[in-house]
Amino acid sequence: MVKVAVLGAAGGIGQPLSLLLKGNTTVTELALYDVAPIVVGVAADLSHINTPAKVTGYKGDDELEAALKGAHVVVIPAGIPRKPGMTRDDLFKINAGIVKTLATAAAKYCPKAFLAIISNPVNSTVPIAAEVFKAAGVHDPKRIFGVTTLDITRANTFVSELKKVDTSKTSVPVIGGHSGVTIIPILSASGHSFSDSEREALTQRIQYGGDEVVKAKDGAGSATLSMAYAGARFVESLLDASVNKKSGVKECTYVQSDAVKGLEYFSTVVELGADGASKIHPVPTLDAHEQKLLDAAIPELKSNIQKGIDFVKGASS
Ligand SMILES: NC(=O)C1=CN([C@@H]2O[C@H](COP(=O)(O)OP(=O)(O)OC[C@H]3O[C@@H](n4cnc5c(N)ncnc54)[C@H](O)[C@@H]3O)[C@@H](O)[C@H]2O)C=CC1
Ligand SMILES: O=C([O-])CC(=O)C(=O)O
Repeated sequence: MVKVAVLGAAGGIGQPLSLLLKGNTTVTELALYDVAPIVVGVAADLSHINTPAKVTGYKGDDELEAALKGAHVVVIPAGIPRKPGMTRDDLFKINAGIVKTLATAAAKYCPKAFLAIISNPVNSTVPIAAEVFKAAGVHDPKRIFGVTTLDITRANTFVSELKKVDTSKTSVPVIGGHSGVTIIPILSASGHSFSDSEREALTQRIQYGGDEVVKAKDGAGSATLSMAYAGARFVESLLDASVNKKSGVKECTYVQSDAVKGLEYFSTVVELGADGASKIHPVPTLDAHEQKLLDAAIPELKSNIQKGIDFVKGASS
């Protein structure tokens, strides 16, 4: 049985993500959970699609245990999205508590599941989940992931557009975290060369791709469809590595890492295996521009990480 639970499944990301996961033939059970009762209808709707996954809907706290029991992967897009003028960190006040609650339940009901955290601010929500798992005595750092795949999706799209090449042949690693200056595109590893102004513009667009969508949606939310695509790809990679035993499956993802001294969490290329993160690659060779980006990201990431840890340890709220 390969059960995937989506927590926040009735939302802007949750619905299209669940649709894409229903199309993943490795999944045998898709458990959709939300505090919004419409999740039951979303599950009924998706259950009519003739793919193998059996879809079940769970609403409210009382049904969270059933949603999580036996899950192999738990994807978490629960939480509020940004409006124009907000940073991802502005979401902390509400989303930190949501992620803490959901992680507490996951630690209790499916401690061995892979956790794929989408809820922002990812730089802080991943440390929150990890601290919850530590407190419950079930922490395995190889199994907790911050989903940064959308940054890579965007980088590949923007570089392919600029260089007029096939998107499927473009691969740009994006390391660091998932907000503004902490998003570090490694354009030097893309196989293309860029003028200074191209590099500046691309870096800015990749770092603030989320803001581009927030602005365009004008108060009605942030990226949902591209995030659903990116989230489905990340889950597919997790399942390919852990269930289908494919080798060489790699994703950039935000995990507990030794890649950068003084930062407990960081995203680099991570190889995925049967038990989760099997190998965390070091920070790749950086050019001078990328080194500056990394230098600028470190203090911000450090403070975002500490904020998440303190939230669980009771030093702040
Ligand atoms: N990691 C990434 O790259 C990205 C992350 N995001 C983040 O994903 C999150 C969700 O975004 P949207 O789907 O657009 O928001 P949304 O508001 O459309 O959906 C959120 C869903 O979460 C549910 N929810 C709230 N509290 C819950 C709880 N305790 N348990 C279960 N469900 C709960 C809501 O009922 C709602 O259905 C936001 O925090 C957003 O910033 C968005 C885009 C990209
Ligand atoms: O920008 C936001 O708030 C949502 C997000 O994380 C993204 O689109 O990368």
